[in-house]
Amino acid sequence: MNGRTDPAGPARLRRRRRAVSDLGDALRALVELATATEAPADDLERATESVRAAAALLGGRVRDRSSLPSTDDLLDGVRMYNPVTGSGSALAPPLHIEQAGDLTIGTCTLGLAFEGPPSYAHGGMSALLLDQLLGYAVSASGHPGMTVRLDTSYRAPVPLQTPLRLTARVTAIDGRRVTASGAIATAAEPDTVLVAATGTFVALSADQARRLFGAVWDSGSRAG
Ligand SMILES: CCCCCCCCCCCCCC(=O)SCCNC(=O)CCNC(=O)[C@H](O)C(C)(C)COP(=O)(O)OP(=O)(O)OC[C@H]1O[C@@H](n2cnc3c(N)ncnc32)[C@H](O)[C@@H]1OP(=O)(O)O
Repeated sequence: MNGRTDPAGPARLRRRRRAVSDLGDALRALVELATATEAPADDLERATESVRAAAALLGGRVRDRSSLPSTDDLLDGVRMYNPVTGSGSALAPPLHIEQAGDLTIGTCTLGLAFEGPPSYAHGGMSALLLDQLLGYAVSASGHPGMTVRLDTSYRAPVPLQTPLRLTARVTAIDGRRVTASGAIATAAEPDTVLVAATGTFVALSADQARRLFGAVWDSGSRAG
């Protein structure tokens, strides 16, 4: 039973989504502290035991890759564990996205957990953020598709612990192929491009969609 068919469902779903977000907040704080900590080994060992106890609690009931999280709703665009934007994901900064006309704007601050060169973001993280933001821009244009190509140009390192402003917009639509471009800057200097990217996205044919996502789709747009 899910939030649409169970009369008590909507309240239950809201509570579960809140709990997923709260757990995500706690996990992100944990990951950041686990990266930043200089605590003595005794404290690290005690923390390890506590984290293992929490993992045991969560492992009681789990899903596999063929089913969607019960909190998600593909039709409403709710993806709570998206590794870039998902409030429930320990991996997500998270990136907050809004649409202003044809411009897609993302904001986030990357902590020490995303460090590549000392004090700066890992380049793969910049590509991840831009892939997501470009993909959002493409979806918002009404032509959603999957990334088939992402060209990334690293012009200056992206500082950690610094509010960032990302932008993207669709630049061309050619049949099933959509091109979008975007950039990462700091919020303080939004006109200075640190990383620029251009992505090509392809809308799936019906056959491709069935082949790639049929099993998940058949399990329902929201798992029960
Ligand atoms: C408001 C909105 C809210 C929603 C928010 C949602 C945000 C979501 C954000 C998510 C963000 C994260 C997103 C992610 O993480 S998506 C995950 C990463 N991407 C993938 O895993 C995709 C892997 N690729 C494939 O599975 C296949 O390539 C697919 C199935 C996509 C196409 O199959 P196939 O490859 O067999 O192609 P086709 O025969 O159908 O041809 C189709 C057209 O495509 C052209 N083509 C193909 N490859 C390339 C290429 N490399 N460069 C340039 N063009 C290419 C091709 O020439 C043809 O053009 P044309 O001849 O018709 O002109």
